[in-house]
Amino acid sequence: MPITYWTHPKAGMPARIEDYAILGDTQSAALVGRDGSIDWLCLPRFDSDACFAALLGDERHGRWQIAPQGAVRAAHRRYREGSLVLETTFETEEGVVRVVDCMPPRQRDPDLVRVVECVSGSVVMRMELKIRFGYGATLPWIRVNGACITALAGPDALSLYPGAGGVGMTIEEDGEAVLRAEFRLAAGERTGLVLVWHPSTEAPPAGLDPFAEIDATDAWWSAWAARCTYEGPFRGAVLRSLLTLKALTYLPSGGIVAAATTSLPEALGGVRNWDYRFCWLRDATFSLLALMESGYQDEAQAWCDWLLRAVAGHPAQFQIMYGVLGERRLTEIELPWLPGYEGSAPVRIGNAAVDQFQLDVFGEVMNCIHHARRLGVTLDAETWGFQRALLDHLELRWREPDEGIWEVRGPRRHFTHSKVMAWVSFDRAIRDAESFGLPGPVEHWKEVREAIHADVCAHGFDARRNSFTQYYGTDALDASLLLVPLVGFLPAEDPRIAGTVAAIQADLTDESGLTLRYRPDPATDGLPPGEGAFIACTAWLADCLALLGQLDEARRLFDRLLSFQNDVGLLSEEYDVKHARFLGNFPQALSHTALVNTARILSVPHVPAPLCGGR
Ligand SMILES: OC[C@H]1O[C@H](O[C@H]2O[C@H](CO)[C@@H](O)[C@H](O)[C@H]2O)[C@H](O)[C@@H](O)[C@@H]1O
Repeated sequence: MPITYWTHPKAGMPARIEDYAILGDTQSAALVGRDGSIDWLCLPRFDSDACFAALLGDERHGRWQIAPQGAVRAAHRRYREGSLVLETTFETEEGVVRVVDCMPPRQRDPDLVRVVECVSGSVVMRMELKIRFGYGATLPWIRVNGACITALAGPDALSLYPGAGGVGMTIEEDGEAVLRAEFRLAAGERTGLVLVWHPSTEAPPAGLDPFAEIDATDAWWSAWAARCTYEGPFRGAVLRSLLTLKALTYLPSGGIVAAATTSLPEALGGVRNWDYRFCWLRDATFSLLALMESGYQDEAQAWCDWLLRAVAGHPAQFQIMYGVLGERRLTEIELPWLPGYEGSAPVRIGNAAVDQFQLDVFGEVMNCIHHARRLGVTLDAETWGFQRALLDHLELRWREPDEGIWEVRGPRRHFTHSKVMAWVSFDRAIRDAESFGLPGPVEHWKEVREAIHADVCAHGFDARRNSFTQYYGTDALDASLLLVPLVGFLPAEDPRIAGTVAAIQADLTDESGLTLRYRPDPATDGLPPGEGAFIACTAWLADCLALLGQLDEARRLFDRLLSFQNDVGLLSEEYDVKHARFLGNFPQALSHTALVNTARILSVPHVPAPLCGGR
C-alpha cells in the first residue's frame, strides 16, 4: 500500500524503535528512520544536547527529513558491507531514488552528509530541516552565509551546504526556522547536502565534498571491519554488532557509551526511561571482551587507558559509570517540554545510578583487565597497583548490601550476583599474580575468595528451589544468576547450576526462551512493574544451555534472538514479544556484546565461555 510520508497521519511522529538505523563518527551518533527522517542527533558529543529530538516527541522538537514528495511503494535499506554508510532506497510511481547517509570520521567539526541519487525514472524529492537546539527547546536564528545557511543559538551553530557538487536546490525558510526544498532528480543525477556543527563563535568551516566523504567514510569503516578475526557461521551478525560497538566508542578517549539514546522506554508509556549516553564500567567491560576476542586490541588498549584515567584517585570514590572523558558529575534531571517516546515520560538526562554502590563492577573490571593481560594488551605500569588498591577496598566492603547489576532504585540488598562478582575480583587477581608473576598477598586473597564462595553458597542458594536466588533470604530468581557458571564460580556440571538454569527457564522465560531480568517487584526495584524480555539475558541463557551440553536448544534460542535484529542488524535493550517491538535504548552495547559472545560459544563449543578466567 503506497504511502506519502509528508501527509501520512503519523507524519512528524517518531518511528518504531526498530525502524531506526545508526549513523556515527565515533564521537556522536544520529538515528535515521526508514522514512528518511533523522530524528535524533546530539552534537558535538554523544551526551551533548540534542539538536534533533523528534525521537522523544515529534517534529516540533527537531529533525531532518529527505524523502520523495509523492507516494512511496516500498522503502528498503542496507548498510554498505562492513560499513556505517547507510543506503535507503525508495520505490515510487515516478522512479527509484536512493538516499545515502553517513557521518564522516571526525576531522575537526562533526558533519552529517546526505547524498540523494536517482536510480531510475525522475523523482521529485522534498527536504525539510528543523533544527531545535537544547533537546528540542530552542528555535535558532537563521542566517545566509554565502554558500551556506547557518542556524545558531547560544553556543551552537549548524551550517547547511545544499546541493554541493550536484543538482542545485533552492532552500526556503518559513519564518519559523524551518528550511524546506523541493527538487527533481532524473536517472543518473545526484545531489549532496552537508550539515556541519561548529561553535557559534566561529565562522562556518569550509563545506565538504559530500560524494568524496561518502567514499572516504565507507573506506574507513571497511578498513576497520577487515581487522575482524571472527570467521564463524554468524559472521554477518557478529560484524554488524562489532561495528555498532565501535560506533558507540568515543574515539578521543576510548570510553564506550551504553547506547546512543536517552529515555527510550523499557515499557511503552512507562516511567523506566534512562539516559544511556555514558560509560558504565559493566557494559564497557563486556563490550571490551567482545572486541578483544574478535581481534580489536587497539580498542582494548584505549579503553584500559581510559579506565585508569577515569578511576584515578582513591578507590572509595570509584564510580560505576563516567562521562565519555571520565567526567564524574552526571546529575539526573527531567526535561518537561519533551513528551517522551510515544508518551513515555519523563524524559531524563543524566543518570542517578551514578551514585549507586554496585559490587559487581569490581569483578567486571578485574575480569576485563585479566583478559587484556592474557591477550597481550600493554598495560600501564600503574595498572596492577590500581587493581591491588581496588581489592583492598573491596575486602572492606564485599559484605555490604548494594544496588546490584540492575541498578534497582529500591533498598540495597545482598544480591547474589554482586557477591559472585566480588569472588571474581579475587579470583582474577590470583590468576594474574600466578600467571604473570605479579606481586601480592596471594594466600590471603585465596582465603577471601573462599570466604565469599562459602557465603554465596550458604545464603544465596535455595535448596528447596534447587536454585541460586536474586538476593540473600528471598526465593525470587534473577537472570543475572546465569552468569554464575559463565564467570567460572561453579562448573556447569555442578547440580546447582542445572537447577538454577531450569528454575530460570521455568520462571523468567516465555515458551521460546526469551528471558526477563527478574519479576519486577516495587519493593525491590522501587519502580512500577512492566518491561520486555532482556536481550542480553536471553543470550546468557543460550550460553548456559551450551555449557550444559544442550547445543540444539542453545542454537534454537540464539536463532530466535538473531531473528529480532532489525533490517540492518541492530538491537535495542529489550524486546516486547506481545507487540513484536523493540524497547529501551538503542542500539544498546550490552545486547550486541551478548550476541557476539554467544556466537563465539556456539561457533566453537569447546572454547571456554568468554567471561571465564581463560583457563
Ligand atoms: O531499570 C532500572 C535501571 O535501568 C538502567 O540500567 C540498565 O542499563 C544499564 C546500562 O545499560 C545497565 O548497566 C544496567 O545493568 C541496567 O539495569 C538505568 O541506567 C538505571 O538508572 C536504572 O535504575
